[in-house]
Amino acid sequence: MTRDVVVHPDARVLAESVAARLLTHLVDVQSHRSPVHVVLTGGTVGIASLAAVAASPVRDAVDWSGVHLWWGDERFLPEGDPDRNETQARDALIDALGDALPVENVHAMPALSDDVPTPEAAADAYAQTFAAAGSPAFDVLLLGMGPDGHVASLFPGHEALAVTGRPTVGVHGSPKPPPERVSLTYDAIRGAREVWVVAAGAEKAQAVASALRGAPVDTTPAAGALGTERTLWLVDIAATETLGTPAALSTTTAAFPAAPETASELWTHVDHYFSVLTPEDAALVDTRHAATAGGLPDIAVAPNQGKLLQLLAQATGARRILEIGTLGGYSTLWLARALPEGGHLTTLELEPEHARIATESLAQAGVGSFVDVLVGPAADTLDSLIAEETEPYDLVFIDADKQSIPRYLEQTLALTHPGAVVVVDNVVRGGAVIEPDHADERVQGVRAMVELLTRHPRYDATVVQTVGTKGYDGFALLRVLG
Ligand SMILES: O=C1O[C@H](COP(=O)(O)O)[C@@H](O)[C@H](O)[C@H]1O
Repeated sequence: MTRDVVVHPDARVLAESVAARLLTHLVDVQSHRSPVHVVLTGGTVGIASLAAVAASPVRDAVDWSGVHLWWGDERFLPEGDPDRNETQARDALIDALGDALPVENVHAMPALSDDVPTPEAAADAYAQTFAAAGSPAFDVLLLGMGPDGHVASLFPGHEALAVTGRPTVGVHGSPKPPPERVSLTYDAIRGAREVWVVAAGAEKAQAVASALRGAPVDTTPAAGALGTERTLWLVDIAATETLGTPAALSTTTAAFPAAPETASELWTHVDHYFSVLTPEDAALVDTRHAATAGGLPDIAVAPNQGKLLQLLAQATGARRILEIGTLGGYSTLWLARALPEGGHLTTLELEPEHARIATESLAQAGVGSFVDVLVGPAADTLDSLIAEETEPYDLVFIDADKQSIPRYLEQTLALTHPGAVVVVDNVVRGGAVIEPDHADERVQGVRAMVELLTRHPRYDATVVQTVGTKGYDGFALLRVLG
């Protein structure tokens, strides 16, 4: 993942530039998507940029009724406190917009009150507000950055940095007053399409340099702020002082790859580099977010893996696809989009709540009419499909309980035709699969699959190891023989 860096002469020009970019971006996005979700930041340049938006005549080109405002963090203080980011944003911009911006579009983080007595309560309430709005992908997420490299209220060394599986977190002991805060988590920040980090002043130079050189997020939280489509650093010259003068900085724009610290970071960087080939559209991002908001485990395929499945389905001309293990419907959507007119996909899910979330996402993505989500133990559902003499499937994707893989493979034979393709996911398991006595029954399930395939007359197979954002794993590719 590279970060684009744009350097400005000083903090005043920077704020004007952020405002101009934001207004142009809003108008641009509104030409093809609505509503638009923007996350505001507090901080010196953040608030100055909002004032510049208010002062710009271009603000009238934006349809503010289609803009929703969120916050990346909040100082946990009573409503109206002048130190609240919300209060400052209202003074700088929101009040000036008046009726043009509907009050229900302003999603401020809850203030300290008798009903919301702790940062955790405020974080929970904000997470609910976000989920109730459909957990939208933020179009632009603005982040100020402190001299210590903090973004939102994610401070160096704080436990909030490690919080995953939820969009918000209560923060205590902030080194910058006030000590209690509410913040978006990395999960929420990294779900944004575009992340714009704004920083001005020599006191930020060290943190800017560390973040752009890929320092660990634990010491420089800003290094971990990445957008799914773009990460843009908008800085002034003073804030680039310690960057030296790399050739790229002699112009106003530079692209900085973050240096990886570990092998898995490198894999992630490489996945990000190639992600231009496998962009997620809004429906895929929404499907992923709905799964996260619903508390589903983060074990869906990565975008590049989803695209691989899609390409396989297209290359084999699959008209009927069977998926064993729906989860939130993310891989389902990649596969469903490979189907030609009149094609069909059947996906099997054990958990009713997972199936409900997937069904909703698939309907919203426009594929619900040709995708059936069948709920219950997959082995039973497969038996029913066999008993019903269901028309054979052309491609099967198995991504469910690994201990049952051998059984699923035998059942698959009764549901496919010679030449059909089967993909079995997660068969390397960080390399654990080579240990004969491994205690994990999922590992034993994969080993039983290999045992079965070595002597099976009707399967031809290979396994490919993979590394990437999902760690070290791999998939088996099988062809059904006659
Ligand atoms: O406390 C905060 O500080 C940061 C950065 O503020 P700055 O004045 O150094 O620019 C800000 O991004 C964050 O939203 C805010 O709560």
